[in-house]
Amino acid sequence: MILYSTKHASPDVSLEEAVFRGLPPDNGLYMPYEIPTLPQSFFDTIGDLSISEIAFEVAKALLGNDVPESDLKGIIERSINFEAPLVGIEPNKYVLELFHGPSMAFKDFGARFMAALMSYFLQKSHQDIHILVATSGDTGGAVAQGFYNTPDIKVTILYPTGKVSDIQEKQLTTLGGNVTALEVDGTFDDCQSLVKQAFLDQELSSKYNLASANSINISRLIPQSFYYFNAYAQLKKAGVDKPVVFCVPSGNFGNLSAGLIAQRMGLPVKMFVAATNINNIVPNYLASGVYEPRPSQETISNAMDVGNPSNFIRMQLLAGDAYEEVVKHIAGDFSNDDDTRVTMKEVYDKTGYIMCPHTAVAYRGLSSYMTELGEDVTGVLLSTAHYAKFLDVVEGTLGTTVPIPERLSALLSKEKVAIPMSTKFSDFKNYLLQL
Ligand SMILES: N[C@@H](CCOP(=O)(O)O)C(=O)O
Repeated sequence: MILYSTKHASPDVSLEEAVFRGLPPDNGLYMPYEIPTLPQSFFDTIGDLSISEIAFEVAKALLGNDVPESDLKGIIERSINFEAPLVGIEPNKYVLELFHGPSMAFKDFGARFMAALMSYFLQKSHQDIHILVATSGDTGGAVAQGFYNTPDIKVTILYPTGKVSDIQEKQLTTLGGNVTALEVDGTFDDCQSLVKQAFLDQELSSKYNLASANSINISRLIPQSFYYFNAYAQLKKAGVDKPVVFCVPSGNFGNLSAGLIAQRMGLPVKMFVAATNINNIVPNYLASGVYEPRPSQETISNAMDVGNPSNFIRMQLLAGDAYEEVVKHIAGDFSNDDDTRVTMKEVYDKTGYIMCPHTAVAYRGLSSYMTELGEDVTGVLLSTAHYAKFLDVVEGTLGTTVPIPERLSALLSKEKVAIPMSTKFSDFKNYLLQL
Protein backbone atom coordinates (compact mmCIF):
# COMPACT_ATOMS: atom_id res chain seq x y z
CA MET A 1 0.00 0.00 0.00
CA ILE A 2 1.47 3.37 -1.00
CA LEU A 3 -0.12 6.45 0.52
CA TYR A 4 -0.08 10.12 -0.46
CA SER A 5 -0.90 13.22 1.53
CA THR A 6 -4.20 14.90 0.67
CA LYS A 7 -2.28 18.21 0.64
CA HIS A 8 0.20 16.80 -1.92
CA ALA A 9 3.14 18.55 -0.22
CA SER A 10 4.69 15.58 1.62
CA PRO A 11 6.45 12.50 0.26
CA ASP A 12 4.53 9.28 -0.37
CA VAL A 13 4.87 6.68 2.38
CA SER A 14 4.45 2.95 3.01
CA LEU A 15 1.70 1.61 5.27
CA GLU A 16 4.18 1.20 8.13
CA GLU A 17 5.29 4.83 7.88
CA ALA A 18 1.70 6.06 7.66
CA VAL A 19 0.71 4.03 10.73
CA PHE A 20 3.48 5.49 12.87
CA ARG A 21 3.43 9.03 11.53
CA GLY A 22 -0.37 9.39 11.69
CA LEU A 23 -0.31 12.79 9.98
CA PRO A 24 1.86 13.81 7.03
CA PRO A 25 4.19 16.76 7.76
CA ASP A 26 2.10 19.04 5.50
CA ASN A 27 -0.88 18.50 7.84
CA GLY A 28 -2.94 16.64 5.24
CA LEU A 29 -4.19 13.08 5.71
CA TYR A 30 -2.74 9.89 4.29
CA MET A 31 -4.79 8.22 1.58
CA PRO A 32 -3.98 5.02 -0.33
CA TYR A 33 -3.40 5.51 -4.07
CA GLU A 34 -5.24 2.29 -4.78
CA ILE A 35 -8.34 0.79 -3.28
CA PRO A 36 -8.76 -2.65 -4.87
CA THR A 37 -12.10 -4.10 -5.93
CA LEU A 38 -12.85 -7.48 -4.39
CA PRO A 39 -13.75 -10.29 -6.82
CA GLN A 40 -17.39 -11.26 -7.41
CA SER A 41 -16.61 -14.72 -5.96
CA PHE A 42 -16.03 -13.04 -2.57
CA PHE A 43 -19.49 -11.46 -2.64
CA ASP A 44 -21.10 -14.69 -3.90
CA THR A 45 -19.94 -16.61 -0.82
CA ILE A 46 -19.77 -13.81 1.74
CA GLY A 47 -22.88 -15.12 3.55
CA ASP A 48 -20.90 -18.23 4.56
CA LEU A 49 -18.00 -16.31 6.10
CA SER A 50 -17.45 -15.29 9.74
CA ILE A 51 -16.57 -11.71 10.64
CA SER A 52 -12.90 -12.60 11.06
CA GLU A 53 -12.81 -14.43 7.72
CA ILE A 54 -14.35 -11.39 6.05
CA ALA A 55 -11.89 -9.10 7.84
CA PHE A 56 -8.98 -11.21 6.64
CA GLU A 57 -10.08 -11.11 2.98
CA VAL A 58 -10.68 -7.35 3.06
CA ALA A 59 -7.42 -6.60 4.89
CA LYS A 60 -5.44 -8.89 2.57
CA ALA A 61 -6.75 -7.03 -0.48
CA LEU A 62 -6.06 -3.60 1.02
CA LEU A 63 -2.68 -4.26 2.61
CA GLY A 64 -1.21 -6.27 -0.26
CA ASN A 65 2.32 -7.38 0.53
CA ASP A 66 2.84 -5.07 3.52
CA VAL A 67 2.05 -7.86 5.98
CA PRO A 68 2.57 -11.54 5.08
CA GLU A 69 -0.68 -13.55 5.07
CA SER A 70 0.16 -15.69 8.11
CA ASP A 71 0.99 -12.59 10.20
CA LEU A 72 -2.13 -10.82 8.98
CA LYS A 73 -4.22 -13.81 10.07
CA GLY A 74 -2.70 -13.51 13.56
CA ILE A 75 -3.43 -9.76 13.67
CA ILE A 76 -7.07 -10.37 12.71
CA GLU A 77 -7.48 -13.26 15.14
CA ARG A 78 -6.17 -11.15 18.02
CA SER A 79 -8.23 -8.06 17.21
CA ILE A 80 -11.45 -8.87 15.33
CA ASN A 81 -12.59 -11.57 17.72
CA PHE A 82 -16.06 -10.38 18.73
CA GLU A 83 -19.34 -10.24 16.86
CA ALA A 84 -21.26 -7.37 15.24
CA PRO A 85 -24.80 -8.75 15.05
CA LEU A 86 -27.48 -7.29 12.83
CA VAL A 87 -30.74 -6.99 14.73
CA GLY A 88 -34.05 -6.43 12.92
CA ILE A 89 -36.16 -3.89 14.77
CA GLU A 90 -38.83 -3.08 12.20
CA PRO A 91 -39.68 -4.32 8.72
CA ASN A 92 -36.74 -3.34 6.45
CA LYS A 93 -34.84 -1.73 9.31
CA TYR A 94 -31.83 -3.27 11.07
CA VAL A 95 -29.48 -2.16 13.82
CA LEU A 96 -25.83 -3.13 13.30
CA GLU A 97 -24.63 -3.54 16.88
CA LEU A 98 -20.99 -2.54 16.97
CA PHE A 99 -20.67 -2.50 20.74
CA HIS A 100 -19.79 -6.09 21.62
CA GLY A 101 -16.06 -5.47 22.04
CA PRO A 102 -14.19 -4.75 25.30
CA SER A 103 -15.05 -1.03 25.58
CA MET A 104 -18.57 -1.53 24.20
CA ALA A 105 -18.19 0.93 21.32
CA PHE A 106 -17.42 0.54 17.61
CA LYS A 107 -13.98 2.04 18.21
CA ASP A 108 -12.85 -1.38 19.48
CA PHE A 109 -12.56 -2.55 15.87
CA GLY A 110 -10.13 0.22 14.96
CA ALA A 111 -8.21 0.43 18.21
CA ARG A 112 -7.59 -3.32 18.55
CA PHE A 113 -6.57 -3.79 14.92
CA MET A 114 -4.26 -0.80 15.14
CA ALA A 115 -2.67 -2.07 18.38
CA ALA A 116 -2.05 -5.49 16.84
CA LEU A 117 -0.67 -4.00 13.60
CA MET A 118 1.63 -1.58 15.44
CA SER A 119 2.91 -4.36 17.71
CA TYR A 120 3.64 -6.44 14.62
CA PHE A 121 5.68 -3.64 13.03
CA LEU A 122 7.41 -2.85 16.35
CA GLN A 123 8.65 -6.44 16.73
CA LYS A 124 10.87 -5.71 13.74
CA SER A 125 11.93 -2.14 14.52
CA HIS A 126 12.13 -2.16 18.36
CA GLN A 127 11.23 1.51 18.88
CA ASP A 128 9.37 3.12 21.78
CA ILE A 129 6.14 4.74 20.64
CA HIS A 130 4.08 7.41 22.37
CA ILE A 131 0.46 7.53 21.22
CA LEU A 132 -1.48 10.77 21.61
CA VAL A 133 -5.22 10.51 21.20
CA ALA A 134 -8.08 13.01 21.52
CA THR A 135 -11.51 11.76 22.52
CA SER A 136 -15.02 13.06 22.82
CA GLY A 137 -15.98 9.88 24.62
CA ASP A 138 -15.59 6.51 22.91
CA THR A 139 -12.21 6.52 21.16
CA GLY A 140 -10.37 7.03 24.45
CA GLY A 141 -11.87 3.98 26.17
CA ALA A 142 -11.25 1.72 23.18
CA VAL A 143 -7.66 2.93 22.76
CA ALA A 144 -6.99 2.56 26.49
CA GLN A 145 -8.26 -1.05 26.39
CA GLY A 146 -6.69 -1.85 23.03
CA PHE A 147 -3.19 -0.67 23.96
CA TYR A 148 -3.20 -1.46 27.69
CA ASN A 149 0.08 -3.15 28.66
CA THR A 150 1.28 -3.27 25.04
CA PRO A 151 5.09 -3.43 25.22
CA ASP A 152 7.01 -0.36 23.97
CA ILE A 153 3.84 1.76 23.67
CA LYS A 154 2.78 4.61 25.97
CA VAL A 155 -0.68 6.18 25.55
CA THR A 156 -1.79 9.70 26.48
CA ILE A 157 -5.52 10.40 26.15
CA LEU A 158 -6.88 13.96 26.05
CA TYR A 159 -10.56 14.43 26.86
CA PRO A 160 -12.73 17.50 27.46
CA THR A 161 -13.54 17.88 31.13
CA GLY A 162 -17.22 17.43 32.03
CA LYS A 163 -18.14 16.57 28.44
CA VAL A 164 -17.95 12.76 28.45
CA SER A 165 -20.28 10.40 30.29
CA ASP A 166 -19.31 9.00 33.74
CA ILE A 167 -18.68 5.51 32.39
CA GLN A 168 -16.69 6.83 29.42
CA GLU A 169 -14.54 8.85 31.83
CA LYS A 170 -13.94 5.81 34.03
CA GLN A 171 -12.87 3.80 30.97
CA LEU A 172 -10.17 6.38 30.22
CA THR A 173 -8.96 7.15 33.69
CA THR A 174 -8.87 3.92 35.67
CA LEU A 175 -6.53 1.55 33.84
CA GLY A 176 -3.19 3.13 34.77
CA GLY A 177 -0.06 1.30 33.59
CA ASN A 178 0.99 2.64 30.20
CA VAL A 179 -2.23 4.73 29.85
CA THR A 180 -2.41 8.34 31.13
CA ALA A 181 -5.48 10.59 30.90
CA LEU A 182 -5.31 14.39 30.56
CA GLU A 183 -8.50 16.24 31.47
CA VAL A 184 -8.52 19.28 29.19
CA ASP A 185 -10.33 22.44 30.23
CA GLY A 186 -11.99 22.89 26.82
CA THR A 187 -13.86 21.07 24.07
CA PHE A 188 -13.05 17.99 22.00
CA ASP A 189 -11.88 20.33 19.22
CA ASP A 190 -9.31 21.79 21.64
CA CYS A 191 -8.08 18.28 22.48
CA GLN A 192 -7.85 17.39 18.79
CA SER A 193 -5.99 20.59 18.01
CA LEU A 194 -3.45 20.03 20.83
CA VAL A 195 -2.73 16.55 19.54
CA LYS A 196 -2.35 17.70 15.93
CA GLN A 197 0.00 20.55 16.95
CA ALA A 198 2.13 18.05 18.86
CA PHE A 199 2.53 15.88 15.76
CA LEU A 200 3.77 18.87 13.76
CA ASP A 201 6.14 20.16 16.48
CA GLN A 202 9.83 19.60 15.61
CA GLU A 203 11.12 19.52 19.19
CA LEU A 204 8.57 16.91 20.28
CA SER A 205 9.10 14.76 17.21
CA SER A 206 12.84 14.78 17.69
CA LYS A 207 12.43 13.62 21.30
CA TYR A 208 9.62 11.05 20.85
CA ASN A 209 8.16 8.74 18.23
CA LEU A 210 4.67 10.20 18.40
CA ALA A 211 1.76 8.36 16.80
CA SER A 212 -1.98 8.95 16.58
CA ALA A 213 -4.78 6.52 17.43
CA ASN A 214 -7.53 8.80 16.14
CA SER A 215 -9.21 8.16 12.81
CA ILE A 216 -6.68 10.47 11.14
CA ASN A 217 -4.56 7.31 11.28
CA ILE A 218 -5.33 5.18 8.24
CA SER A 219 -4.96 1.98 10.25
CA ARG A 220 -8.09 2.95 12.20
CA LEU A 221 -10.19 3.20 9.03
CA ILE A 222 -9.19 -0.13 7.47
CA PRO A 223 -10.79 -2.30 10.20
CA GLN A 224 -13.83 -0.05 10.37
CA SER A 225 -14.64 -1.13 6.80
CA PHE A 226 -14.89 -4.80 7.87
CA TYR A 227 -18.27 -4.52 9.57
CA TYR A 228 -19.99 -3.01 6.54
CA PHE A 229 -19.11 -6.19 4.63
CA ASN A 230 -20.20 -8.26 7.61
CA ALA A 231 -23.58 -6.50 7.72
CA TYR A 232 -24.06 -7.28 4.04
CA ALA A 233 -23.07 -10.91 4.70
CA GLN A 234 -25.70 -11.19 7.42
CA LEU A 235 -28.37 -9.71 5.15
CA LYS A 236 -27.41 -12.16 2.41
CA LYS A 237 -27.55 -15.05 4.83
CA ALA A 238 -31.03 -13.96 5.87
CA GLY A 239 -32.08 -13.84 2.20
CA VAL A 240 -32.54 -10.06 2.14
CA ASP A 241 -31.55 -8.75 -1.27
CA LYS A 242 -32.98 -5.25 -1.52
CA PRO A 243 -30.59 -2.31 -2.04
CA VAL A 244 -28.92 -1.30 1.21
CA VAL A 245 -28.81 2.16 2.81
CA PHE A 246 -26.38 2.60 5.73
CA CYS A 247 -27.04 5.38 8.22
CA VAL A 248 -23.90 6.34 10.15
CA PRO A 249 -24.00 8.47 13.30
CA SER A 250 -21.04 10.76 12.72
CA GLY A 251 -18.60 13.08 14.49
CA ASN A 252 -15.12 12.90 12.98
CA PHE A 253 -16.40 11.05 9.89
CA GLY A 254 -13.93 8.16 10.12
CA ASN A 255 -16.78 5.65 10.26
CA LEU A 256 -18.47 6.97 7.14
CA SER A 257 -15.13 7.16 5.32
CA ALA A 258 -14.59 3.49 6.16
CA GLY A 259 -18.01 2.70 4.67
CA LEU A 260 -17.02 4.53 1.48
CA ILE A 261 -13.81 2.45 1.33
CA ALA A 262 -16.00 -0.69 1.52
CA GLN A 263 -18.17 0.69 -1.29
CA ARG A 264 -15.08 1.42 -3.40
CA MET A 265 -14.02 -2.20 -2.83
CA GLY A 266 -17.27 -3.32 -4.45
CA LEU A 267 -19.73 -3.52 -1.56
CA PRO A 268 -23.16 -2.75 -3.05
CA VAL A 269 -24.45 0.28 -1.13
CA LYS A 270 -27.31 2.37 -2.46
CA MET A 271 -26.67 5.35 -0.20
CA PHE A 272 -25.02 6.45 3.02
CA VAL A 273 -26.84 8.79 5.38
CA ALA A 274 -24.56 10.97 7.51
CA ALA A 275 -26.50 11.60 10.72
CA THR A 276 -25.18 14.17 13.21
CA ASN A 277 -26.40 16.06 16.22
CA ILE A 278 -26.55 19.88 16.08
CA ASN A 279 -22.86 19.85 15.20
CA ASN A 280 -24.22 19.57 11.69
CA ILE A 281 -21.27 20.83 9.66
CA VAL A 282 -21.44 17.97 7.15
CA PRO A 283 -25.26 17.84 6.72
CA ASN A 284 -25.04 21.60 6.05
CA TYR A 285 -22.34 21.00 3.47
CA LEU A 286 -24.45 18.27 1.84
CA ALA A 287 -27.39 20.65 1.65
CA SER A 288 -25.50 23.72 0.41
CA GLY A 289 -22.10 22.72 -0.96
CA VAL A 290 -20.43 24.98 1.61
CA TYR A 291 -18.15 23.47 4.24
CA GLU A 292 -17.99 25.69 7.30
CA PRO A 293 -16.40 24.18 10.42
CA ARG A 294 -17.34 25.95 13.67
CA PRO A 295 -16.73 25.38 17.40
CA SER A 296 -18.51 22.27 18.66
CA GLN A 297 -21.55 22.49 20.93
CA GLU A 298 -22.29 20.15 23.80
CA THR A 299 -25.08 17.59 23.27
CA ILE A 300 -26.37 14.36 24.82
CA SER A 301 -24.75 12.43 21.94
CA ASN A 302 -21.38 13.71 23.14
CA ALA A 303 -19.10 11.39 21.14
CA MET A 304 -20.30 13.28 18.04
CA ASP A 305 -19.60 16.77 19.42
CA VAL A 306 -17.10 17.65 16.72
CA GLY A 307 -16.94 21.07 15.04
CA ASN A 308 -14.20 20.40 12.51
CA PRO A 309 -14.40 16.76 11.42
CA SER A 310 -10.89 15.46 10.68
CA ASN A 311 -11.96 13.08 7.95
CA PHE A 312 -14.01 15.50 5.89
CA ILE A 313 -11.41 15.58 3.11
CA ARG A 314 -11.17 11.77 3.02
CA MET A 315 -14.94 11.46 2.91
CA GLN A 316 -15.07 13.95 0.06
CA LEU A 317 -12.32 12.25 -1.97
CA LEU A 318 -13.76 8.77 -1.44
CA ALA A 319 -17.22 9.92 -2.52
CA GLY A 320 -15.93 11.39 -5.77
CA ASP A 321 -14.49 14.79 -4.72
CA ALA A 322 -16.83 17.16 -6.58
CA TYR A 323 -19.90 18.19 -4.59
CA GLU A 324 -22.25 16.83 -7.29
CA GLU A 325 -20.60 13.40 -6.91
CA VAL A 326 -20.52 13.45 -3.12
CA VAL A 327 -24.29 13.97 -2.86
CA LYS A 328 -24.88 10.95 -5.08
CA HIS A 329 -23.31 8.81 -2.34
CA ILE A 330 -24.18 10.61 0.89
CA ALA A 331 -27.36 12.19 2.22
CA GLY A 332 -27.36 14.22 5.45
CA ASP A 333 -29.60 14.54 8.48
CA PHE A 334 -29.26 16.02 11.95
CA SER A 335 -31.17 15.89 15.24
CA ASN A 336 -31.26 18.21 18.22
CA ASP A 337 -31.33 16.76 21.74
CA ASP A 338 -35.13 16.93 21.98
CA ASP A 339 -35.48 14.96 18.73
CA THR A 340 -32.97 12.44 20.03
CA ARG A 341 -34.80 11.92 23.32
CA VAL A 342 -38.17 11.60 21.56
CA THR A 343 -36.68 8.97 19.23
CA MET A 344 -35.14 6.97 22.09
CA LYS A 345 -38.47 6.93 23.91
CA GLU A 346 -40.59 6.15 20.86
CA VAL A 347 -38.40 3.25 19.76
CA TYR A 348 -38.34 1.87 23.30
CA ASP A 349 -42.12 2.13 23.69
CA LYS A 350 -42.77 0.63 20.28
CA THR A 351 -40.17 -2.15 20.17
CA GLY A 352 -38.57 -2.48 23.63
CA TYR A 353 -35.16 -1.78 22.03
CA ILE A 354 -32.90 0.51 24.08
CA MET A 355 -30.73 2.86 22.05
CA CYS A 356 -27.87 5.10 23.09
CA PRO A 357 -28.33 8.74 21.99
CA HIS A 358 -25.94 8.30 19.02
CA THR A 359 -27.87 5.29 17.77
CA ALA A 360 -31.11 7.26 18.12
CA VAL A 361 -29.65 10.05 15.97
CA ALA A 362 -28.94 7.40 13.32
CA TYR A 363 -32.40 5.83 13.66
CA ARG A 364 -34.01 9.19 13.03
CA GLY A 365 -31.72 9.93 10.09
CA LEU A 366 -32.45 6.56 8.52
CA SER A 367 -36.20 6.81 9.07
CA SER A 368 -36.46 10.27 7.47
CA TYR A 369 -34.34 9.20 4.52
CA MET A 370 -36.34 6.00 3.95
CA THR A 371 -39.65 7.89 4.16
CA GLU A 372 -38.40 10.52 1.72
CA LEU A 373 -37.01 7.91 -0.67
CA GLY A 374 -40.25 5.95 -0.69
CA GLU A 375 -38.46 3.02 -2.37
CA ASP A 376 -38.16 -0.56 -1.33
CA VAL A 377 -34.76 -0.57 0.40
CA THR A 378 -33.16 -2.20 3.41
CA GLY A 379 -31.99 0.28 6.01
CA VAL A 380 -29.06 -0.50 8.31
CA LEU A 381 -28.26 1.93 11.10
CA LEU A 382 -24.95 1.66 12.88
CA SER A 383 -25.23 1.43 16.63
CA THR A 384 -21.90 2.79 17.75
CA ALA A 385 -22.07 2.30 21.51
CA HIS A 386 -23.92 0.32 24.19
CA TYR A 387 -26.71 2.36 25.76
CA ALA A 388 -25.36 1.80 29.29
CA LYS A 389 -22.39 4.05 28.52
CA PHE A 390 -24.91 6.90 28.70
CA LEU A 391 -26.82 5.74 31.73
CA ASP A 392 -28.10 9.11 33.01
CA VAL A 393 -29.43 10.19 29.63
CA VAL A 394 -30.96 6.79 28.85
CA GLU A 395 -32.67 6.28 32.22
CA GLY A 396 -33.80 9.93 32.35
CA THR A 397 -35.28 9.69 28.87
CA LEU A 398 -36.94 6.28 29.16
CA GLY A 399 -38.17 6.96 32.70
CA THR A 400 -37.00 3.55 33.90
CA THR A 401 -33.87 1.83 35.16
CA VAL A 402 -32.03 -0.28 32.60
CA PRO A 403 -29.73 -3.29 32.94
CA ILE A 404 -25.99 -2.51 32.92
CA PRO A 405 -23.47 -5.09 31.66
CA GLU A 406 -21.03 -6.21 34.37
CA ARG A 407 -18.11 -4.95 32.28
CA LEU A 408 -19.41 -1.39 32.64
CA SER A 409 -20.92 -1.49 36.14
CA ALA A 410 -17.60 -2.75 37.53
CA LEU A 411 -16.01 0.54 36.45
CA LEU A 412 -18.26 2.72 38.58
CA SER A 413 -16.50 1.93 41.85
CA LYS A 414 -13.02 2.52 40.42
CA GLU A 415 -11.09 5.69 41.18
CA LYS A 416 -10.52 8.22 38.41
CA VAL A 417 -6.92 9.36 37.87
CA ALA A 418 -6.50 12.27 35.43
CA ILE A 419 -4.08 15.17 35.06
CA PRO A 420 -5.69 18.61 34.51
CA MET A 421 -4.50 20.38 31.34
CA SER A 422 -5.24 23.80 29.83
CA THR A 423 -5.96 24.34 26.14
CA LYS A 424 -2.59 26.11 25.64
CA PHE A 425 -0.23 24.16 23.42
CA SER A 426 2.77 25.40 25.42
CA ASP A 427 1.38 23.74 28.57
CA PHE A 428 0.76 20.48 26.77
CA LYS A 429 4.19 20.58 25.15
CA ASN A 430 5.94 21.26 28.48
CA TYR A 431 4.04 18.39 30.04
CA LEU A 432 5.22 16.03 27.29
CA LEU A 433 8.80 17.30 27.37
CA GLN A 434 9.21 16.63 31.07
CA LEU A 435 8.08 12.98 30.83
N1 LIG B 1 -16.17 10.39 18.36
C1 LIG B 1 -14.85 10.32 18.79
C2 LIG B 1 -14.02 11.53 18.52
C3 LIG B 1 -12.69 11.12 18.00
O1 LIG B 1 -12.90 10.52 16.75
P1 LIG B 1 -11.92 9.54 16.03
O2 LIG B 1 -12.79 8.62 15.28
O3 LIG B 1 -11.08 10.39 15.18
O4 LIG B 1 -11.09 8.84 17.05
C4 LIG B 1 -14.72 9.82 20.22
O5 LIG B 1 -15.61 9.12 20.67
O6 LIG B 1 -13.73 10.08 20.88
